Amino acid sequence: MVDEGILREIYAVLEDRRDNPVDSYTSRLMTDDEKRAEDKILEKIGEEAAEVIIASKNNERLVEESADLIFHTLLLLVYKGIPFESLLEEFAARRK
Ligand SMILES: N=c1c2ncn([C@@H]3O[C@H](COP(=O)(O)OP(=O)(O)OP(=O)(O)O)[C@@H](O)[C@H]3O)c2ncn1[C@@H]1O[C@H](COP(=O)(O)O)[C@@H](O)[C@H]1O
Repeated sequence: MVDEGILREIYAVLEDRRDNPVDSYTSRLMTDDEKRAEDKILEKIGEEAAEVIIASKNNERLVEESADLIFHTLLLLVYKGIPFESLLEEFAARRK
């Protein structure tokens, strides 16, 4: 049984990839120096957002493409040094 704790786990892995870079997709994105890392991550978010729109319109791969978009958004937050708790607190503050 998977629960939402998986997102916190992934976040911690991404923080580790940022702080202790290894030869991996996310470390490469966060430590890129040819093109600024932030720009590359933002570009991925743009691509993934477009893929979510196409998936929704075609009624296929919506879960997969949404996961890609959420994943790259989490990657941006990690890259920017924002703690996972801040995201949770933001949602909690919006609760009605
Ligand atoms: N959840 C994910 C995850 N979701 C998506 N992706 C990657 O995001 C990319 C999505 O890009 P696209 O859909 O455009 O597919 P693509 O054409 O293969 O990608 P590009 O070559 O264009 O970058 C793919 O390379 C996926 O592998 C992810 N990569 C990693 N994770 C998690 O992040 C952790 C750290 O990852 P590594 O740094 O690779 O160890 C892993 O343990 C996983 O839990």
